[in-house]
Amino acid sequence: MIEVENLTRVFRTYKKQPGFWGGVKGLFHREFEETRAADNISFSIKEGEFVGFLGPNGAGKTTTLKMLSGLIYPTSGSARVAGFDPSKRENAYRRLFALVLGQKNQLWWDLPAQESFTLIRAIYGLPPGPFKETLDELVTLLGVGPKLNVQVRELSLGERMKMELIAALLHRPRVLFLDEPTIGLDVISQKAVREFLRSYNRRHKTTILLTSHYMADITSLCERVIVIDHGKKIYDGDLDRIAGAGAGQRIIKFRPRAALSIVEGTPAPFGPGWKPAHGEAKVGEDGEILLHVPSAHVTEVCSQILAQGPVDDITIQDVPLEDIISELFTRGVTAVPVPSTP
Ligand SMILES: Nc1ncnc2c1ncn2[C@@H]1O[C@H](COP(=O)(O)OP(=O)(O)OP(=O)(O)O)[C@@H](O)[C@H]1O
Repeated sequence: MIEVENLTRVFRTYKKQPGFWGGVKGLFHREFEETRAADNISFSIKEGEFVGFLGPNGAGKTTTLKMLSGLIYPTSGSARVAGFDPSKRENAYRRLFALVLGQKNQLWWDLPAQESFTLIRAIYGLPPGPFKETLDELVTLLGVGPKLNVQVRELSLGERMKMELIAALLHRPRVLFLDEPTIGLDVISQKAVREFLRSYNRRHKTTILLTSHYMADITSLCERVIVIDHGKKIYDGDLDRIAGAGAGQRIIKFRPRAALSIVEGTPAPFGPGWKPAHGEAKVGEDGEILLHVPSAHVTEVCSQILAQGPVDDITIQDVPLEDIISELFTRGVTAVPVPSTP
């Protein structure tokens, strides 16, 4: 459904010197800076797949989604979505996909969502019967019936995002590009949007490419992830393999009783210089101690802690996916045993 080959986008921006004279100088001698927002990215996505698109801020995710939507042209390389070249912006292609930008409002701010939907029906020339059927289905799935006639400006962020999703799906796109659709939402709205996306993808076999900084979105929706950093693809494959990279480690968290901690100046047994028998120790917020310990030594380290001093609480956890992925970004793919696949 989506074929991307060596897709590259270079932005050339004017570097203004500071101050008034900097501005005047710029009139005669302009300096430009180049950013390779997408750098030779290649991947292919099958019909009906739900793929997570991950990367730190500025990695090039939105730029890639914009190229796939035909909003910006690639500098080089090519993309085909359902056989269309997005950069040609053909009407048939516009009917086939939808782009939802969580940070941008696409609905008419001063109108109730219901009226925006009617306008969208006219823009796409949707027949009244199927339009009503689709709208009813989406409104029921997202539970926003009572809010359809409220001005968009008066909706909560979560309600607005649900309306944005409805607006994007009214013409039944076969491909959906979602750029942080849950940004800023509370946990309940995030969950509602996630559940909706999961059931919509299953029901309609829509191909979805999703970017999100919330790992819960990715873990609950995507089996496959594409990870990019500085415009380059660094991983493309099963999410489980990335999660599995943390399987050799566990996190032990404990809180020394009262003021005993390894914070500078506090007394033993967990004072400065205290070391676990295996792994590394860090002081977390509010004096909690966090240990990254190889899985094979968890019991030994727990026994050491309990033998050495009174603790109020002790828990053993898996390494969060966020930590494994940020390790991928900061130390490179080779530091984490997750080989990049072509
Ligand atoms: N129109 C533009 N002109 C110049 N530079 C741009 C433009 N759009 C994006 N960039 C630059 O391209 C790089 C990638 O930006 P992009 O928005 O694609 O990142 P992102 O992965 O979506 O980040 P985030 O997670 O913060 O949304 C950034 O360095 C950004 O400053």
